[in-house]
Amino acid sequence: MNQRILVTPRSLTQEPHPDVERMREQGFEIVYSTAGAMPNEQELIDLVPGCVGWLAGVEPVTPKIIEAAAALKVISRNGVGVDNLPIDMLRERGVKVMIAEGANSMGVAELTIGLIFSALRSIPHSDAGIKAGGWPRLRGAEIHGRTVGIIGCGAIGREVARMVIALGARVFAFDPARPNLDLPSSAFSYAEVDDIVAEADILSLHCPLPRDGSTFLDRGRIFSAKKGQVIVNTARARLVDEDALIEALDLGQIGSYATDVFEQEPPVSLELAAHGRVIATSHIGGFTAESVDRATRIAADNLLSVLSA
Ligand SMILES: NC(=O)C1=CN([C@@H]2O[C@H](COP(=O)(O)OP(=O)(O)OC[C@H]3O[C@@H](n4cnc5c(N)ncnc54)[C@H](O)[C@@H]3O)[C@@H](O)[C@H]2O)C=CC1
Ligand SMILES: O=C(O)C(=O)COP(=O)(O)O
Repeated sequence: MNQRILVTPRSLTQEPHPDVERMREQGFEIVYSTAGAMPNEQELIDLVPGCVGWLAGVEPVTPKIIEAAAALKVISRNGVGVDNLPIDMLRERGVKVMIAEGANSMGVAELTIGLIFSALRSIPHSDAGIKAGGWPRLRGAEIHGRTVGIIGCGAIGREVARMVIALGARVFAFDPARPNLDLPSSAFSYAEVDDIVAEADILSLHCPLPRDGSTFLDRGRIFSAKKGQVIVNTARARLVDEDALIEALDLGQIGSYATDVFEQEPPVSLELAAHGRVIATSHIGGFTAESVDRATRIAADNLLSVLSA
């Protein structure tokens, strides 16, 4: 019997992808989860037994699922975040975890710029208003001359820094690794988180979830933010205290929140997404033709490197 590979990313179950077909041509049997949907725990418990490899998306992978995965040798993400995986349990069981480092960074960086403009110019509000028969005109703000705070200067954060500097913004960034980005010191400098939160007109999150389970933008930080700040989150929902955020949006302390990510996807409650100061997209940062192709090629190569060894 052919060795089985489970394929679950929403972007790959919708339509066949040449790099998944490549694995089939190399003799593996491909098992898909439900097309276009985020697979739930029971579906994965049913599908994973007998699979040696798993090309995984951002679906929550619980210990129960891994207990059912006795044959599993490798999980290969077609993206970068691994916060959905029980990393310690996988390490104990000798299951290798691989990522497609940087593969979707351009897609996410470009969406981030789109969300910044959407918030500064109220583009969704104007569009929805005209479609409803109105002619809403909210005075906007320009990114040129503004201060952008960037949290996390990895593959995505550094692209966003370059892009906003090209648009005439000044960047204050925080990253414990302080990578050298080779950007002009007149436009880019590292700073402490609390100073960035207090001074940024626009705050953009590009770091992983803290491993200790803490909330990066907690109530204290949200209420010490520069008044009217635009927060953009294309990283992970749990970086932000949602209850405190909604209060701060109601009060206008935070001017708008543009997010591509939700605690549960699709969200169970629409309280945040439906808020008048919130712009929401459906985790589409890395969902461009180019980013999906790059990420899937790397993810398939990673799987084959382990399974064909
Ligand atoms: N919306 C979407 O579709 C996507 C979202 N993502 C999210 O974006 C995040 C960043 O992705 P990449 O830039 O590719 O990852 P990366 O690993 O290249 O960069 C992450 C950077 O964050 C830094 N960092 C770690 N802890 C930090 C902290 N507490 N504060 C500030 N910086 C910290 C690291 O030193 C690193 O430079 C991922 O963790 C993932 O959650 C990634 C891809 C697609
Ligand atoms: O790469 C990541 O961490 C992502 O968030 C991308 O998610 P996706 O695989 O495009 O559903």
